[in-house]
Amino acid sequence: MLKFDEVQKHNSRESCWVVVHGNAYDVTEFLPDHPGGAGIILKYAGKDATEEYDPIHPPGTLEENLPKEKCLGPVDPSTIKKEEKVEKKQVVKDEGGVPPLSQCLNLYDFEVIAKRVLKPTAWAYYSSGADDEVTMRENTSAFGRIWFRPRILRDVSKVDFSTSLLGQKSTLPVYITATALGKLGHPDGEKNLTVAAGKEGVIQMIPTLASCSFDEIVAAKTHDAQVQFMQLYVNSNRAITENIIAKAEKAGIKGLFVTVDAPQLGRREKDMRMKFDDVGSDMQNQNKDNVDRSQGAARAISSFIDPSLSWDDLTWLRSVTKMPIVLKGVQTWEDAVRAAELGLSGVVLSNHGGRQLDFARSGIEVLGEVVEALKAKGLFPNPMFQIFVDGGIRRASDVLKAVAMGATAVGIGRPFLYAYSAYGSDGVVHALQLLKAEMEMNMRLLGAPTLKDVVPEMVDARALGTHVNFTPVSHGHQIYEKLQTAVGMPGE
Ligand SMILES: Cc1cc2c(cc1C)[n+](S(=O)(=O)[O-])c1c(=O)[nH]c(=O)nc-1n2C[C@H](O)[C@H](O)[C@H](O)COP(=O)(O)O
Repeated sequence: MLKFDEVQKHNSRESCWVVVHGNAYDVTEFLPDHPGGAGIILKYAGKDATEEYDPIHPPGTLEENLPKEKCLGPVDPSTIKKEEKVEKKQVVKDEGGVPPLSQCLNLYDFEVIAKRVLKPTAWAYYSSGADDEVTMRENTSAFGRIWFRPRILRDVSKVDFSTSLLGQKSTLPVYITATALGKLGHPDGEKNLTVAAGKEGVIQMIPTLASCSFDEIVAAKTHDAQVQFMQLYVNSNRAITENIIAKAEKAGIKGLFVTVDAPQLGRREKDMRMKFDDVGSDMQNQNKDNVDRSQGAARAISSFIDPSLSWDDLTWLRSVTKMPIVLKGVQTWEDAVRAAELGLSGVVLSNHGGRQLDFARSGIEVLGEVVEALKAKGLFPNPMFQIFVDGGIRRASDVLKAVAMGATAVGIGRPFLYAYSAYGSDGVVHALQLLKAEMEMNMRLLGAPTLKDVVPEMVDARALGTHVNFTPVSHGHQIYEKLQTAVGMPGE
């Protein structure tokens, strides 16, 4: 009879024995063929694997899959040492209750942790929405009113969710949107986003109101070809804005996103309750703004924004840059059509994460009417005019709903702030990898191997209340009517 300490010596890929139901088995040659991969077996190499083996394998699995001689015979039960079961407790690290990154399974997990670790001023600034935060809540709940219509029996062995934004490649139809004051959450501020975006092949939009300097953020790129966009608040002092644009263009920025929903920053009361004496934005440092900090961060950093900005200024804007110009914060089809007719490169349908006009509709709700209006004018689809959506996107299913309804890509803000506030750039890398894993699963289950296959018929958006017809059910109704006439069925 074998002794257990003999089994324990065979605990590697080169020689792997396990004990199941009192018998030792040499599974070394079987490792590469194990459907669940070699890793899970190697975890029990040289050990008694009975407890883990039983719930997953029907009786007889070993005999069916291993040649007879691989069963090495019984092990003396008195020598078998049971693995002391370490209860997988919620392991909470000492520093301020941050669990291991691997325990974050979705983007919401980062919010729960960030709430615990962020300074009150930072949490107030990042998490706040305007007034009663109705729009901020609607941004998320609107996605909950859109349903999928998955198709079956399609070859989804390979799934590809790569795409291009303004002609720039991206591994995901997701970009990291501009959010100000990155250093409130972490000393490396926006550089966390730069590093993660570079590692994961997505595009970061650099905010005008970054805590880090523009040069620092560009220098943090992980490789020269890494693509970055720039978000612009137009300054009442136009010369300052022209310098910012010229510097961005020279640094190789590939898209200028002009924020048009914030002639004044919204009243974010959680933020306003905080006296803001924390790190400001690089803009303040440059301009030595001595601003009133008694009403929270937003008030303290936004006095320079020009409320007189209008459509007339687009001629000036186009005269000072060759970068593609996208309007960020468009909220009606009328303004989207006007931007398209002016030959701009796109719009972001956005309400600033619910931080501006409360009771503005969510970007996803506006998307339906914008696509229909552009179609009616022969302006959609149009690769030279791309539609982006942001606000409340937390799942790949949200991303796919927006893509199905006509968006090229979506912007995500808070989840990435929360991710790096707790884990630095690794947190953002993990968040992007979670999104990629969700994308792969959702596209497989949708029956859509590429983003081109993610079409309007795959969503039922009736409950969004958009006045446009994404509802394949109505297509179904038309088909039903045709069927009725075709087979002479009586009308309803
Ligand atoms: C969360 C957040 C958003 C900010 C943001 C700061 C924070 C903390 N700031 S703000 O200081 O003016 O409010 C900016 C900004 O600098 N410029 C801008 O265009 N959008 C700004 N936004 C809006 C952002 O670009 C997205 O529209 C919004 O975050 C998308 O919603 P989710 O956060 O739900 O993804």
